[in-house]
Amino acid sequence: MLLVHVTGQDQAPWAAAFAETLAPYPVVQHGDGHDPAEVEYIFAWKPVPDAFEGLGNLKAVLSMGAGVDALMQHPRLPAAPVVRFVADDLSQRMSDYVVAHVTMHQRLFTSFRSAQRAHRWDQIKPPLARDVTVGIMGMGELGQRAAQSLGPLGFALRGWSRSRKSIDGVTSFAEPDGFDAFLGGTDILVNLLPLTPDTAGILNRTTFGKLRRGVLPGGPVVINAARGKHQREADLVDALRDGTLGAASLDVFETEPLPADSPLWDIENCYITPHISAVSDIKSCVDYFTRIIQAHEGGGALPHVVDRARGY
Ligand SMILES: O=CC(=O)O
Repeated sequence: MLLVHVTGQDQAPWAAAFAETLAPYPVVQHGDGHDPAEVEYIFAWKPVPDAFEGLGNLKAVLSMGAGVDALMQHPRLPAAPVVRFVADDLSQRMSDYVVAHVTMHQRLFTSFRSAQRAHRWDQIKPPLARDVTVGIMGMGELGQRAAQSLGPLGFALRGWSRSRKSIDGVTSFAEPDGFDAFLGGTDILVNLLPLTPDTAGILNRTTFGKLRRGVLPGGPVVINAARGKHQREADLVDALRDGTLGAASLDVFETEPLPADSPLWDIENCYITPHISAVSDIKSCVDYFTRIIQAHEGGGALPHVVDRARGY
């Protein structure tokens, strides 16, 4: 039996989609009165505190999101393997977001927009893409896909990750020693890291102060499409106001929805989207986990299992 447990959005369409693709395998929903001992798989997004109650025969926890931090932080997460969502359309969506924001900043969108508002004909010259270095933090599925999309556009690329990666066209830095060197040559910093105790708060004033200055006339840029807890928003506000950062594109926030009284809303060089850079598509996600459940029931191994020690 598959138990569907989705919070923050309507759970029923997910259960209906799984019921169709998995039939005759039974699919139930959180809160519908099923016997928890019959549950073999739970498909979860932001689980409530009692989400795993009584699930003594669990074979796997299936994460609706690519980011598994909400599961990993759950105080009663069972010992069963946790499987991440990995899909081509999800990676493409994220790379679309990154490309849009990187090119917008490289072409000095903020300057031209403010000149337009003031009816000013300012012929400032945007730097060539090849003279702008994009530094990607987190070189997993999403980081590598973003690099693959940005490379053909001419950007210089560097990546920073837990272990050094060998990726064509990307200068690789590894933690912890490589961090300052990585930042020192980065004009546009893109965060696609998993959220773990090691990466929480990594987008802070000290980090911003180490980015390269001089290539983008307004100052270096930060793009965060990973998790809000990666960023210190008070530091972002200060850095955007005092010119430490030229601009920021933020899809995620310490508190979501971003509170109406957050100063970030009104900062001209801050570009806000409501956690939509790479939303899991219902069909793609249901097809992916249906294949995984069916293969596993047939004796196959689970793919993309989270390493509990690493936290992703
Ligand atoms: O934030 C969305 C995800 O983790 O997929």
